[in-house]
Amino acid sequence: MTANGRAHHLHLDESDVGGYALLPGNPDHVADIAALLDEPVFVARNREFETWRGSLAGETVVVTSTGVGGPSTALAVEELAALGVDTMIRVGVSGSMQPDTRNGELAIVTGAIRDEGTTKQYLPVEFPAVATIEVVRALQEAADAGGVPYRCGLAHTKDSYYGETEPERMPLASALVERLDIWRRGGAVCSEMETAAVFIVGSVLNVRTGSVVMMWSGDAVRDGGPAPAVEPLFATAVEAMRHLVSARGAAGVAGRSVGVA
Ligand SMILES: O=P(O)(O)O[C@H]1O[C@H](CO)[C@@H](O)[C@H]1O
Ligand SMILES: O=c1cc[nH]c(=O)[nH]1
Repeated sequence: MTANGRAHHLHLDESDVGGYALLPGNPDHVADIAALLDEPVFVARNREFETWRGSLAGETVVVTSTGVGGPSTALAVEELAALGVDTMIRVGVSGSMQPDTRNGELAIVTGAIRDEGTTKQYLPVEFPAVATIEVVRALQEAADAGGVPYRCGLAHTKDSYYGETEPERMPLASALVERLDIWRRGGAVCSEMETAAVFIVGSVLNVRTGSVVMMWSGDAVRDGGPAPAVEPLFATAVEAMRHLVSARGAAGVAGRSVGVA
């Protein structure tokens, strides 16, 4: 935190947030996700971190972009948790790892392969990066209710986008191709760049976490095919958060008050 109580990178203070955050990687996705909340307002932007705030069922929900990869994602999770957010869902786009994936199918991520560097500075690699079960359930319920196709499973989280999408081009080609094949044969469903950091930093800071990503089929990424529409992804994440807000309210757990201007 800075001396004036604002988070160093996110440029937010406690009055800006509540208990819930949706975390796209892409700053260009923030306003579109926030538009699905009640009374969305722009709050702050610094570096790759843009934040909007709104509400769901009367509780404050923020949408904050994490930027690409583990380092910026870890500090977004750290600073939001320090301000009081205890439930976070990553909302992103990924490649698919399995050949039968339909372009635009969602992956509801249950755990992440930690093929990146950031989380190793938190916990040894034997420690699993896993989602919180009630967040997974809320995402499943939201996708079922919206009729959005999805599968549940493991994400491969990496540091190099081109190391995954064009491994043959790298001096390390044979090792990269072999490792991607190992993750695929082990059943990983998607490959992206932030989920492991959300899950591991969330574990350390006692934050409930989940992750939902829209999968491009592998060919679409390599051939420059069209990106799948992101609206079903955004709607699923927002509806899942609404379930989580409502479930906590029904359980009588004190929520944070709405601070929408
Ligand atoms: O759509 P976002 O959330 O940015 O996610 C994916 O897109 C970026 C790579 O193009 C990486 O951040 C990857 O994880
Ligand atoms: O293949 C892909 C597509 C989107 N994002 C990734 O990280 N990988």
